[in-house]
Amino acid sequence: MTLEFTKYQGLGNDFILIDNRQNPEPMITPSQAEQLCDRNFGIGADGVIFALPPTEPDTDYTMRIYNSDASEPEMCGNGIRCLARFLVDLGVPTRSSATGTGEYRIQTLAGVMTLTLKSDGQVRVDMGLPRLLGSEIPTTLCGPEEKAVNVPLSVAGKTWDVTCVSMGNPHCITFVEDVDAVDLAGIGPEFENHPVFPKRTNTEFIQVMGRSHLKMRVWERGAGATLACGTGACATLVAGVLTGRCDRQATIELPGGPLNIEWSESDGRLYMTGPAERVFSGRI
Ligand SMILES: N[C@@H](CCC[C@H](N)C(=O)O)C(=O)O
Repeated sequence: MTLEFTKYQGLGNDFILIDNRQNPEPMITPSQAEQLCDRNFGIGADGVIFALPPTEPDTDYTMRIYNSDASEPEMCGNGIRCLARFLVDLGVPTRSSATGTGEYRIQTLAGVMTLTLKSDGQVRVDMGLPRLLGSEIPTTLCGPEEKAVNVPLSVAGKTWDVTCVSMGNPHCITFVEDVDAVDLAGIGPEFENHPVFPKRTNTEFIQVMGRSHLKMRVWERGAGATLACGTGACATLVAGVLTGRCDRQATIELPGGPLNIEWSESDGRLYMTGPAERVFSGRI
């Protein structure tokens, strides 16, 4: 089998993009995706993203993604910006928005996202509403109809105060004094596989630098330590606002660079703005 692909990255969170527009099912299996993501024996990436035909009205395409461990998450913030750039590079015409900028409407397992192509090359994504109930995360840290905000969680012999937010996919956020001192590879897997998270979790460790500046390191479900996580940055801003640590608009500083996140007061939705760049194309 020969597969054409293009590699993209959003702040170093990197993905293999596949033009799957002719078929509603991904053209490779999760285990093949895992092999392609291998950084020593494959192409190397945090995940594989498929541009699939639309199945919902008023959408242009459908995005699905496999993590580098072959699991399938509901959504990927950096990945969906890369998909916008991929569609542009494939010559897919955009819709024109009220403000005259190009847009795509993309269906994901977490709902429909609107992507706006900005004149400076960045992509702005309407990431939708955060979900906070225990049943929505999902987590058993609180009741199904309750919120887990600043609740204690015991991991690796230490008690961490955590806040849980779903952006379609689960996030567990904890604020620390010094984010660089966190042993990500040591404790990340313990958070990810903690029994209070039945679908595992992404975990964000956050240092507050100011009310509009948070520094973040992430351990992703199914991908480990990555250089950036868009859904994680959105979930972090929500956790920061809910715990009174930051304003509703902030720069989230990630190892791969900054993301601008806004939690709109008027519509309650999260807006993420950041870069997405083509790295190379190939055939395997
Ligand atoms: N890096 C992504 C998130 C990808 C999915 C995540 N690993 C999960 O399993 O939920 C982002 O930018 O949001």
